[in-house]
Amino acid sequence: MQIHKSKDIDQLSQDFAHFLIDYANQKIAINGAFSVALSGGSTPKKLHLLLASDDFKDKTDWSKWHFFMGDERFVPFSDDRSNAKMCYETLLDRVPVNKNQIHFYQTENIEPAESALQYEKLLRGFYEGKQTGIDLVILGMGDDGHTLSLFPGQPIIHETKKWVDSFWLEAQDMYRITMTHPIANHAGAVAFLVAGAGKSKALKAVLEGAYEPDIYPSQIISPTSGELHWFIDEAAGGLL
Ligand SMILES: O=C1O[C@H](COP(=O)(O)O)[C@@H](O)[C@H](O)[C@H]1O
Repeated sequence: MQIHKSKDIDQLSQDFAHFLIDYANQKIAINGAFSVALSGGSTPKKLHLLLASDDFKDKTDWSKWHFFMGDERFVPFSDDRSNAKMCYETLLDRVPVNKNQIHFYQTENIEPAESALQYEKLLRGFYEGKQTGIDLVILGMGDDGHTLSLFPGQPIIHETKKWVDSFWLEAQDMYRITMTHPIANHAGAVAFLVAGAGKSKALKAVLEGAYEPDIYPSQIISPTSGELHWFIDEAAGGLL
């Protein structure tokens, strides 16, 4: 595991952008393509805007990228809580990519369970039987230690057979749909992006505490053969 510490969210986004572009370009040079699972929430917004800025936009061949989504709030695309909407607004509408490079969850005109099945089918089509899965899975971490939609106390934390599942999240009054830990842990690399003092307590517990994934689900992330990176800012790492 490698921990990369940056001064603040701006520097963190810069450092992560360099890492991501370098990693993507290496994969493109070797395999002719690069696949990434994006994370949602608010932390990646600055990173996305930076990737789409003049500083980074021309540093990679976007036509070789494939975008997946780690997890999704089961709301219509027009809803501000949609992770897909955030990713389009901050990145995908700003860089030269085609629709067929974007593989996101269907959250409209479909039941959550059926959407999860379809997404699992899609992922298996790409990765079943392959030595490694998605090249890079980018993860966030909530103040409560959740990652993806693996929330504290939810049975889905321990799912091992399904690659994708959906469930009703009472506390947020919505369905969630998410990759499970086997698909994340099968990635070529996993990189957390974590910023802000609000995450410091959970981060300390995840990285330095006892193994309690029911309380701190981010602990379940442990790639089988890929690299594990934690990109954090000083505020998030303040208790380490
Ligand atoms: O609900 C979610 O939260 C986490 C963390 O988000 P952040 O706003 O604290 O950065 C995110 O990684 C996940 O994709 C999202 O669905």
